[in-house]
Amino acid sequence: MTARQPIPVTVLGGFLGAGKTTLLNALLARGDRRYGIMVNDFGAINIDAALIRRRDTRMITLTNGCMCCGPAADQNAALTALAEGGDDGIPPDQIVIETSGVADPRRVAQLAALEPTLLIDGVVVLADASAAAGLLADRLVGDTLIRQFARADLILLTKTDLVNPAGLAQAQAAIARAAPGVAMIASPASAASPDDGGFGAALVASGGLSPPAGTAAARHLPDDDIDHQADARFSSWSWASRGPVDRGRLLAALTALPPGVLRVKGVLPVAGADGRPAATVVQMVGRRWRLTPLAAPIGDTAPALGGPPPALGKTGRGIGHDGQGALVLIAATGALPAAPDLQTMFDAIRL
Ligand SMILES: Nc1nc2c(ncn2[C@@H]2O[C@H](COP(=O)(O)OP(=O)(O)OP(=O)(O)O)[C@@H](O)[C@H]2O)c(=O)[nH]1
Repeated sequence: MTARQPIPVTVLGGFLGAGKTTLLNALLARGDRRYGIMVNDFGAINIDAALIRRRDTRMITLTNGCMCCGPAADQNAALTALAEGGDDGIPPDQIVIETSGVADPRRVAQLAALEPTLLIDGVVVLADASAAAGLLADRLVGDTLIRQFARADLILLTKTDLVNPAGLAQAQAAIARAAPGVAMIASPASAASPDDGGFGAALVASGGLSPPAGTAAARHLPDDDIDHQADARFSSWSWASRGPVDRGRLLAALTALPPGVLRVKGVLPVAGADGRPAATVVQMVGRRWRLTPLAAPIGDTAPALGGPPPALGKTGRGIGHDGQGALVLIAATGALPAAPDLQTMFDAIRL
């Protein structure tokens, strides 16, 4: 019997809302490899599990807290299970770990590297070109971004469609100062499309997910550079809709949130003018929000609606099914409004 080859593992990091799930969906849409996916959301409900448009792809979710602050054993047991393959016992060609936006992706890679069945391919950190310079300079969150960038093998600039050339240059300069010597590539603005994953597809096609050879092994930074505090530095609040919500009231609530709320995401049954609820993805990164219909898993034609709704759990299963909806807010600790106030605010958007 020949020993199995170790499975390559790519760690996909980047601050809250940088575009990790969008890129992952673009990767899955190519359908050329058998991926094993691990996702870690910071909030108590794993919204990403509902947003990753997978089919025939094995996915494991780790919820409630940041992977890099949690026990190595939990993470590695889940990764080992992924590497062993699903019910058919066929191992994936590649594992991609989407870390939470507040995690230190290098730490996640270092833990995974302890497993002999895994081979760390690289730590790819996404940077939102429209927000990176401001976030790097932010008193509360700057350190988190600096650590993510400085410990990356490759930095991919996303959302280049949202900036002009001067804005792009400013973002690149700020990131280069934070992460001297780390390779950085920007997606072509013309290919950036959050809807069809065009941006991600362009990056993937240009080989952008493969860090320059040798960099992964070279970047073993000292342990005291590890962020063990991400869980303490950020706070989240989650809300279950338990029924449809009104679109106008939802938008009013989102825009009334204080600027300290860095990220809102979820899937809610949103009723528009005709009063009929439709499963809707709610995205807010900084002040920029989007509401889009919940897409079917890649390769499926039927919408991800209908059928008996599975229980809404921490894993994100069931979100988007009839009447089941959830929203997660994330802010630097201290910047999140009080939970009772948020509860009142969002309870008022129910139909
Ligand atoms: N304009 C534009 N929007 C993008 C691009 N990439 C992602 N987005 C949007 O940015 C928002 C956040 O994208 P996600 O892929 O969910 O970001 P994420 O990094 O997975 O978010 P977290 O897991 O919460 O940290 C969504 O509304 C996306 O549609 C891009 O290249 N251009």
